Amino acid sequence: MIPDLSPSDKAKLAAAKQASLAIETGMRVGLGTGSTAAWLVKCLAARVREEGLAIKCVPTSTQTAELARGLGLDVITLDQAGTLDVTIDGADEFDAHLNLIKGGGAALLQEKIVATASAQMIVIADSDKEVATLGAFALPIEVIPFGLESTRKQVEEMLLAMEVEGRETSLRMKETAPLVTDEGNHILDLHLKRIGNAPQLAMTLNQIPGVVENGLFIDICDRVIIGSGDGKVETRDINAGTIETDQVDFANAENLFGDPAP
Ligand SMILES: O=C[C@H](O)[C@H](O)[C@H](O)COP(=O)(O)O
Repeated sequence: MIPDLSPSDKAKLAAAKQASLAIETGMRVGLGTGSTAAWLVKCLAARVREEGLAIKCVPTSTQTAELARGLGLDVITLDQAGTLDVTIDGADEFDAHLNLIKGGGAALLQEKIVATASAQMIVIADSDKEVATLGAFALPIEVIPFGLESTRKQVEEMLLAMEVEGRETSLRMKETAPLVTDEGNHILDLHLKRIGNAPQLAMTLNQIPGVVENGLFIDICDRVIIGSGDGKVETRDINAGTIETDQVDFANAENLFGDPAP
């Protein structure tokens, strides 16, 4: 029994637990950021404690690094790791091609660097994250502070020419000041509603000099594991073209309790 856990958290935990079973001793693992990825960190830490799983982990944010270290995971830098066997991360949206919007937690830059340094990327999510067309979730882009308003103007002009429905942009704030990412940059959220051509938008955004990276992950994710509150999980693998279902056992989930920090 796992008391006091919302259906949404149970769904995230189910996906995270299933993904954690893909990890074997000796692997170098990229750890995503966000509330779903936090469950993954807890599941891996439990396997390290209980089964002696020996892995090295590369976190994608200060937040995840602190959580992972606090739970006893062996944290190294990406440069120490070189390449990674797999990265497991959450997402804000995914479509049928497993293209993603990420960055709701402002960690998109490190997440994309870590994911693309990995042989495989697995996304863990609940079914609310699945969309027919990307764009209902505001697309985050990481921009450098220098010339912010000029960059924003260039982004808005560029959006006029693109296959998107909305063109509003907003600077993400933390309390009364612009949010500062782990890399010292800011986040512009693009309220596009519907992105017609996500690969083209991803490439075009990155041509604007003040844009460091955007939250569209195109052809990066290999597999998505979708969890449900009752423990059912569905795994879709884009390369193998397979869809598998399974049932996650929440037994011993008490060991994971604590604050599943976002
Ligand atoms: O920057 C944050 C990340 O891209 C997250 O992985 C994404 O926002 C999903 O987060 P959550 O699992 O909390 O919905």
